[in-house]
Amino acid sequence: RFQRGYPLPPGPKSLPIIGNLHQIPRKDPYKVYRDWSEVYGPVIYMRVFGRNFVILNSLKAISDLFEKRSVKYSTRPNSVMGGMLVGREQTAIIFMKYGPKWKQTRQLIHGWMSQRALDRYIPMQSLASYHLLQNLLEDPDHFADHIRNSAGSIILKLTYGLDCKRFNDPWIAMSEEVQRITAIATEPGRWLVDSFPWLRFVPSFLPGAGFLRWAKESRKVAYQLVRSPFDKVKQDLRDGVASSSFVLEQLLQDSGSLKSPEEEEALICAAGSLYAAGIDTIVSTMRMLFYIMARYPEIQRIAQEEIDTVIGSHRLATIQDRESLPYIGYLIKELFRFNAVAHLVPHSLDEDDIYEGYIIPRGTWVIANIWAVLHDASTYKDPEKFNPERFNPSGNGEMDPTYVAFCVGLGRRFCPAYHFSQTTIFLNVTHILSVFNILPPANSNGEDCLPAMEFDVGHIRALRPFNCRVIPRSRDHEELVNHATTMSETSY
Ligand code: HEM
Repeated sequence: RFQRGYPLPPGPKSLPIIGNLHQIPRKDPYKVYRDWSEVYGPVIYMRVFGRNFVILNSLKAISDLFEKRSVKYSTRPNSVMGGMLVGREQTAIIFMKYGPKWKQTRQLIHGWMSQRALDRYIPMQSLASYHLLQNLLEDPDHFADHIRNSAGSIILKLTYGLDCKRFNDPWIAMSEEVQRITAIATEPGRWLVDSFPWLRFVPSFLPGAGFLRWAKESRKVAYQLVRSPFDKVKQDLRDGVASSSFVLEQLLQDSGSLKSPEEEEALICAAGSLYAAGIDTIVSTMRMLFYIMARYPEIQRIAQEEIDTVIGSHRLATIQDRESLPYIGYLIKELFRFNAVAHLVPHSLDEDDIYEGYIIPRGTWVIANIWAVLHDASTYKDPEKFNPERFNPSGNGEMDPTYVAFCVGLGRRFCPAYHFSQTTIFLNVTHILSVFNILPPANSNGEDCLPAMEFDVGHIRALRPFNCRVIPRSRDHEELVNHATTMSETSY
């Protein structure tokens, strides 16, 4: 428990060899870690087969390490299965180690997300939001599929210039499959090879080496996700039919001259990172909106009244209306806080560090428990209650999770798409609540049967599937959707 004369941070008692493996919670781990902090304090140490884990449960500890010591804490931990074998380190920036390749990829993404570029994306984001409304009108039962389609189609259009099908699009299905693979590959404690990296050298035909065969197949699928849309842009460019997009702009930047293989790989990775990171985060947030509206009709009513008063029922809101819709603003902040999409965010360090008298050994998985901070009762009154009013400055005016940008990360790895996602979510939330009433599902006796809130936890926290009724508020509202879509398609 002592290294270089400093103790490791406190934590639950471990067993020989396996360490704390038997204590790693399978369900809602962020809650269990938060509860542990009442016994051990905000910085907790665990060990699994010789691998070190430190959980940070307070905003102070996360900001002290990820922000104030960002030079040290900006790399990602070793993930043998997810990062190396499935190859996510090469195909998505989010898994990449800090270093020159990360900087090159991040620079490309910042170009894509510059203020000038963001302004250009708004018409496309609006159109995707109108298409979402249309799909909801035609087929309200599959609202979750339509949310995914809408979030994915924006990213694919802007990144690669690809037009998605309105239903069952293969590019979006592929991203969903990679998300599933990534969640399995990065599940803490699932793979022995993460603790014993030498296992990756055993011959894959041996019994017990099924994990290597799974990794090989999954690697192919994950590489396809980033390679095939990129190749399509290049092919379209050769055929003279490429639509404008981030990848096309980059390819044309050097007046069409070929990029070096390294530059091409960085571009494939930057584009693929947006495609991989930009869909499920929005989907998780928007699915939570549907659940909350079905669960709390009073909150829905207040939001709709604000929209009706400020916007009226003869048009849909635009991004310019954001400042005039304060309650919608509080509602979105509360969605970010309550949902905590990225609940446990892992960083790592390449050299030992001392924090508050404890040693954090190099290579440790240092995990920010973002959920714990966003549900801390000393910051948020009744944190388990969904209450947009908590952000009203004339009321409690509680800490804004989006203002401190906390829910999208602190330090050098913060989410580069923060403003982009705020726009998408504002448009989606406002448009949906303008046009639809969202009601809980009813059983054969007409009683509300919305299930209790349960989450699937991979590296993204997502509500388990649920049903709800999505009903247009009036015939005029339906017309509004058709009108807005036609106008937008004509001018786009
Ligand atoms: C609800 C919306 C979103 C939330 C809550 C969110 C949250 C986060 C968080 C917590 C991180 C990790 C920060 C860290 O490691 O310290 C992150 C990273 C990232 N996000 Fe987002 N995100 C959202 C939407 C998006 C969208 C729409 C895109 C792309 C279009 C995107 C692209 C990325 C990328 C590329 C990274 C990796 C940054 C790096 O490792 O350097 N995110 N996001």
